[in-house]
Amino acid sequence: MDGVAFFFTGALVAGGIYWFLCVLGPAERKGKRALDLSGGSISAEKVQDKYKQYWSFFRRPKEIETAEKVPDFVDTFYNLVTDIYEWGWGQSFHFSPSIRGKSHRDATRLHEEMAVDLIQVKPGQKILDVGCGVGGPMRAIASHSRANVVGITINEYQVKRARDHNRKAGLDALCEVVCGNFLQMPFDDNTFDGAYSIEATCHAPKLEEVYAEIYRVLKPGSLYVSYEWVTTDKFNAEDEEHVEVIQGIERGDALPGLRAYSDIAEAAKKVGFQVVKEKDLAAPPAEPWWTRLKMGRLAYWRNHIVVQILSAVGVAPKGTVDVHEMLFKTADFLSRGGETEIFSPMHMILCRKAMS
Ligand SMILES: C=C(CC[C@@H](C)[C@H]1CC[C@H]2C3=CC[C@H]4[C@H](C)[C@@H](O)CC[C@]4(C)[C@H]3CC[C@]12C)C(C)C
Ligand SMILES: C[S@@+](CC[C@H](N)C(=O)[O-])C[C@H]1O[C@@H](n2cnc3c(N)ncnc32)[C@H](O)[C@@H]1O
Repeated sequence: MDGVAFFFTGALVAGGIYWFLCVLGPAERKGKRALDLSGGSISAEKVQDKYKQYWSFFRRPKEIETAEKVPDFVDTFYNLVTDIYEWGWGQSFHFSPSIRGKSHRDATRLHEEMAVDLIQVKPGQKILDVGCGVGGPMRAIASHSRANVVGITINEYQVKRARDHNRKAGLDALCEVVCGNFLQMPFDDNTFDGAYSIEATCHAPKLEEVYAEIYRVLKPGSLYVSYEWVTTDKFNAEDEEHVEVIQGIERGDALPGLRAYSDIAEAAKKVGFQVVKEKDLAAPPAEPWWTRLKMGRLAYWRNHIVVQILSAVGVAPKGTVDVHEMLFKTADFLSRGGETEIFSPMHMILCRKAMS
């Protein structure tokens, strides 16, 4: 091979690798690059051990006895998955029903805007995002409502990511992010004009505890909406396949135990809320929320190869391959939960705090 052919072959190979890692890598336009995958706040050399600890804790969620330990393990989980989520899904860590003729991005935004429309806030009012992730919903909601949004997440790394995204989006005047436990929030009583939680309170060992905290920080008369992860009335605890799917969802998503749909309103009433409306947003005629997960399968295989290469050459922390594999399996359990309709990630409950 002469020098010119060698040069062009080399350039072609280098371009191909760049395209595979950096262009194909981020499934979402604004997602993270594969080359930036990290263990969040966990140092690279500890990722594998932390994954093992996580796995032994959540392997049998129904047997979790020490509820106090759950928030710490949830924090570890988000250190392990946050970059992979952003890389492969985007900045909103939740599902939404598909909408014919609309992109996933638009369907996600509409699902988020619906939450803030339900709590009827006015521009300039202060609202709380309970379990805010890296702030995808918070930014959509602040732009749509012009309310001031305060987000809380237990994960320090997500706080940093959310603040960076807020600044880059020019929304840092409207969006604030606090690191803390939603079971003991660092806010005074009667602070907020409204609150919402999107697929986050499912991490609470006892739903009443997080609902009681939200109730405490809301102003009397204001509204709270939540999109809850639940088993539906189609779930049969005697059916082995149903149990396998639900346990698969629990372990791959750091859940101390999925609740039945009928437990949600009960928990809300127990802490003093009036239930204004309750509806499973996944139920027909809504289009399936799990199609996006299933459609991504080819990309997950590609991601799997990318993660293996990056981990082998020391760019991604060791352990990233295990975490990715766990998510890969979880995607399958979630799709099965959706298809069989035994599971919903969007059981919506709208509540009001009494006037006092
Ligand atoms: C509300 C929660 C998270 C919900 C979803 C945002 C995530 C649940 C499963 C995640 C994923 C599964 C497969 C991954 C894939 C193998 C990888 O290549 C790219 C990222 C995934 C698609 C990842 C993205 C986020 C999820 C869909 C829970 C935790 C309460
Ligand atoms: C699946 S993510 C959803 C994030 C966001 N609502 C969204 O839709 O993009 C769940 C969020 O709940 C947060 N969370 C879980 N347990 C928490 C706790 N005890 N205190 C505060 N945040 C918590 C996680 O850190 C994460 O940000």
